[in-house]
Amino acid sequence: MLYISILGSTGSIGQQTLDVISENPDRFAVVGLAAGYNWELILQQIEQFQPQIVAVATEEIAAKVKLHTTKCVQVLYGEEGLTEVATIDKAQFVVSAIVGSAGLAPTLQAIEARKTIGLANKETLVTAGHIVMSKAKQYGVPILPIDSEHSAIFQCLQGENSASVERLILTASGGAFRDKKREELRDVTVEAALQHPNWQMGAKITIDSATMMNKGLEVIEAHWLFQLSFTKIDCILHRESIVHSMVEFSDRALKAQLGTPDMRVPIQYAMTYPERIPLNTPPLDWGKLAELHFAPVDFERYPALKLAYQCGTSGGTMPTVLNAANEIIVGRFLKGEFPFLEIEPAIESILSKHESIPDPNLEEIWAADQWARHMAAEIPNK
Ligand SMILES: NC(=O)C1=CN([C@@H]2O[C@H](COP(=O)(O)OP(=O)(O)OC[C@H]3O[C@@H](n4cnc5c(N)ncnc54)[C@H](OP(=O)(O)O)[C@@H]3O)[C@@H](O)[C@H]2O)C=CC1
Ligand SMILES: CC(=O)[C@@H](O)[C@H](O)COP(=O)(O)O
Ligand SMILES: [Mn+2]
Repeated sequence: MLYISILGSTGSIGQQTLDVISENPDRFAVVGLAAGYNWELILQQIEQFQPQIVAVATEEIAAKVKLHTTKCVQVLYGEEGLTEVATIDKAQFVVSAIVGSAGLAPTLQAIEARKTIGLANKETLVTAGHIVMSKAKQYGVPILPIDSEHSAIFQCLQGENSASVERLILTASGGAFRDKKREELRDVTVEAALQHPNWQMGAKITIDSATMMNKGLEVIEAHWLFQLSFTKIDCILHRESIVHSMVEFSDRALKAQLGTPDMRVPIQYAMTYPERIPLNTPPLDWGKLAELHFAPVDFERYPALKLAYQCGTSGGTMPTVLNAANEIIVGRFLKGEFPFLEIEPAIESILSKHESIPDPNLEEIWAADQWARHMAAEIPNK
């Protein structure tokens, strides 16, 4: 039996993780669940999975959960609650699926408590990749990727010598507006931006897909997970999201991992690694392979991707600021305070004012994160 805690259990990844668990009750059990504000859903999850401990965002939400639950469960809130769920003794595996850099602290705590990490939360590695990876090494903790591209690369690398990796090729769907030119994006709505062509995901990552900041964050995530320089990480447009990513080796052999877009595949693989077990997802329709498309990415069309390469390559606190500014600006776009086309210029203007700190410690990382959030919140509505 693998005992699991989930950080972000009410989200898209959290719910799909619970789906995998419910299909395999002889193999997985839930120990802890952490969420934010969706108390009705967490109540249902408590009834079904009977965790020992639950954490929510606030004291008020915790009171509602305590009032309505019929199960014997410890209900905590705030940072203390997240820490408990991330570090509870019985959990062996922690799924890191909170959105944003709010996932960093509990992920670091889970590593220090020697839990294996199933990592969906890419912002953790963008914000403090050097700290997370060195802590994982120090505590001998595996970080198993859940993000579909990184899981694909991880699967392609099985049995290979890392020295023979020539480059990683991340596939990108192009997001909601991939068939539009940049100048056609002036008046696009929030609703339209939330229509991802291939995946049902949380709001923030769906907007990141539309700007392709998601691919930029994933390039930085890949740099840390696979310890490769940015010159060896490429992106390619691939409309269908069937090829989840590829690895090119020194003999020019390419390995790709393919499959129907279903996040339960990488989630389950992280939870059963190195084994594979059956999953009730439809097999890939081979007819679709004849229709796969690939094209180079235009950095002028997707300036967020260019910014991410620049920040990743300069290092220091630049990726932290990129991520934090993006979180706030995307949040403001979702509230209707910012037009879509102002997202990247706003982030770029914040980056241009930042004095990067080389090799930052955690305190410096948090200071940069807070600074960027403040700067992004101060920009007047557009
Ligand atoms: N969805 C997907 O298919 C993929 C997602 N990812 C990554 O996984 C992560 C999660 O994405 P996704 O599931 O789509 O996001 P969602 O928005 O669907 O879910 C976010 C989850 O985080 C919780 N949460 C947010 N802030 C806090 C906080 N401060 N404290 C505690 N819980 C919090 C939410 O709780 P509540 O709703 O209760 O407030 C919710 O459970 C992101 O980093 C994303 O980039 C990566 C690859 C694919
Ligand atoms: C499912 C997943 O891993 C997402 O990160 C997905 O890749 C988003 O799609 P694009 O960023 O390619 O649009
Ligand atoms: Mn991805």
